[in-house]
Amino acid sequence: MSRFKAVIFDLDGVLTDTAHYHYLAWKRLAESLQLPFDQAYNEQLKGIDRMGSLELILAQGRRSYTAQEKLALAEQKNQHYQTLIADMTPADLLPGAVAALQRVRAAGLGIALASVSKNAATVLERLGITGHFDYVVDAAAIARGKPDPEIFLTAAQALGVAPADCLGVEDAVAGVAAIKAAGMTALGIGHPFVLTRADVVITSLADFNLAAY
Ligand SMILES: O=P(O)(O)OC[C@H]1O[C@@H](O)[C@H](O)[C@@H](O)[C@@H]1O
Repeated sequence: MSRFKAVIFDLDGVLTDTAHYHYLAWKRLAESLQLPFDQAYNEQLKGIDRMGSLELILAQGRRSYTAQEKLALAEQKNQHYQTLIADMTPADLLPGAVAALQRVRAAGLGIALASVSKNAATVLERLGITGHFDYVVDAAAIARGKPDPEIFLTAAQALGVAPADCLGVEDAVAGVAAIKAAGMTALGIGHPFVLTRADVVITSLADFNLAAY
C-alpha cells in the first residue's frame, strides 16, 4: 500500500552513477580552462542543465565568453561525457534501482522519469530500463530546468496525477528544491545534511520502501 499515485524518478545519480561521469567530464573541461573544480563545487551542479552548469563553472574565472564559445565548450563537455558512457550496460544500474521500479509498478502507481539531461533517452536505453516508464520528461519537453518545478509538474500532468499525490526521487539539492516547489513529497538519495529539504533521505535505492513514505 502507498499513499501516492505516482513516483517520479530523477536519472543521474539515482538510477545509475552518471552523476560521477558528469563530474569527471566537467572536471576535464574546467582543467582545460585552468578553472578550479572539485567534488564540493560539483554538488552545486547536480541536477542543473548543461548550459547552467557551464555558466557556474565559467563564473569562477575572470574572462567572459561569447555565446558561440559557450556552445562550443558545452559541446566539448558533452563529448567527454559521451565517451565516459559509451560502454554503459544494465550492469551500471545502481543497487535497488530495478527492484524499486518493479515495486512501484506492482503497487499500481504511475512511473515517470524527470531528467534535464539531453542524454537521458540514450542512458535509459543502454541501461535497458526504458520500458519501465509511463512517461519520460527530459530537456526537450521543458523551458526551465531544476530547481524550477516545471519538469516535475510536466511529469505529473502527463501521468494525470495531482502533484500532492506524487513522490519525487532525487539525489541533487536543485532536484529536491524542484520537487518541493512542485508541491510533492521528496525522497532524497544521499546525505540528510546535503539534502536538507527532502522529506525523507535514504542512502540508496537499495533501501527503498514505498510503504514508509
Ligand atoms: O549534459 P546533459 O546530458 O544534457 O546533462 C545535463 C545535466 O543533467 C542532470 O541530470 C545532471 O544532474 C547534471 O549533472 C547534468 O549537467
